[in-house]
Amino acid sequence: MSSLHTMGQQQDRRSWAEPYKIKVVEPLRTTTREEREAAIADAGYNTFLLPSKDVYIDLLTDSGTNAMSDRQWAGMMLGDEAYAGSGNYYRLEDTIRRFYGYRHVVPTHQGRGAENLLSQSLISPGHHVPGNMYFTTTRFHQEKAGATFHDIIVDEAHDPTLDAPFKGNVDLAKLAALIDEVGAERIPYVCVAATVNMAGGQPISMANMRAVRELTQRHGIAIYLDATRAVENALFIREREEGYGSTSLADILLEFCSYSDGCTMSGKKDPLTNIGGWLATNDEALFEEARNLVVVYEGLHTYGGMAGRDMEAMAIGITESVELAYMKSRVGQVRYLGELLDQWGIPFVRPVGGHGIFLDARGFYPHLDQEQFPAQTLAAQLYLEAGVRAMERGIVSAGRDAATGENHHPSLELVRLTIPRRVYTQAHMDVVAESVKACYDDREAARGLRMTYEPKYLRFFQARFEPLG
Ligand SMILES: Cc1ncc(COP(=O)(O)O)c(C=O)c1O
Ligand SMILES: N[C@@H](Cc1ccc(O)cc1)C(=O)O
Repeated sequence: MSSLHTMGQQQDRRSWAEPYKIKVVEPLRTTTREEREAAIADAGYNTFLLPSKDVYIDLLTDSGTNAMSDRQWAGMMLGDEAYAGSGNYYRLEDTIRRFYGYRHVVPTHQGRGAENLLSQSLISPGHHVPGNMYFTTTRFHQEKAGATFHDIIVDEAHDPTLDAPFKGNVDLAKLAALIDEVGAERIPYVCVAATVNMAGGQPISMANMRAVRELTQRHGIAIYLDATRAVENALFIREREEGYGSTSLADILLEFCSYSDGCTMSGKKDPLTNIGGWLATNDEALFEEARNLVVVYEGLHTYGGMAGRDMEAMAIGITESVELAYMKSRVGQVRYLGELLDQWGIPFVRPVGGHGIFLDARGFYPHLDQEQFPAQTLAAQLYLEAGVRAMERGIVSAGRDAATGENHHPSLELVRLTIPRRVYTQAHMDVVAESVKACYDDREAARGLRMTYEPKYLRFFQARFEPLG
């Protein structure tokens, strides 16, 4: 076999290799089992409450944990820290218009700032907001503004074992039924997330987005996109949807966004920065309201809580995020971890999504009741095992029903291993996989947890637990 041929094969096998090399490194600290036992007990068995100095490999979130490029760091030196009219704001606004296609931009400190502005501006008590599965902060703001949230995602999304290409899709029949039931005038907008975080980073197809647009347009209902990971979604469309196999991610993103009226954005994900966000809209009236409201909650409408240098880094990060080689390596790394876990039959959400592996805690601990917090237990166990930090995405995250005060009982009881962008290597993924396997081998010993402190809002962030048994 010629060496060229061999090289070609290797390129195919390694088609997602990182299109960058490492210039700066940050040391990692390992801890002893005794130190971890003390740390997780101090943290009330909640990984959100662990000091990061006690964490070895941090897969809590892909939010704000990105490594920036040398260009972004250079951009940081171009920060125009004027209170009003920063040049970096105008650059960011241009970049968002170019890549996402919306007319107006209101900057915010992060995604939930944009969710607050959107919800307060468009929702009145008695309204209904449909969404393709809930997201914690998004639903919180919708309910706080007086709306009832309705999950209109396809049923497949609730089954972790089912392998389907677009498990983030909206179920059009569910949406149509809701419109019939409550009336279009009581639905201020449909909230569409791409990808769907709580479903395991599952994508929505272009055809489905187009169909949602057609249906809602007939009833005069707007669509607001949660565009937090829409570029990751674009890669799935390119890979899985007919007709997009050679379309650039930038073109897919633009077409996808064109079927919506605007978006909320956590700039801490796709845009490859550590902080920031925005609300974008094509609606003049909403723009005027949000641009006014932003000065109450975030800051002036030309910085919205971000420093000028952060806006510059975000503008550069957006242009990097749509590069195909980068996005293939980003999702490729997540898939690599999935392949390792698969060899050992470890249960996780199928197919692998965009930003992490979601372990199925019910599959680990069939002997635990959901009220014994299987996913919270597994996240604590993984930390104890190896200092790897993950996040509960089950009954604790789902919280309580806003009307009845009863616990929601989500079908998905998951632990998310979220991969920060451009941060960890393949060897780190090997260590993570081996640590998960050790927890799986020891699964019968798990006894579950009891909640000892429950905060009123978004309880998963600060709740405390103690071991049962
Ligand atoms: C899908 C999704 N929407 C909204 C948000 C809220 O963004 P932020 O954390 O920047 O407030 C996040 C992350 O929190 C998210 O993953
Ligand atoms: N959006 C971030 C941070 C976050 C985490 C959990 C939440 O429920 C809310 C926000 C994430 O998905 O990781």
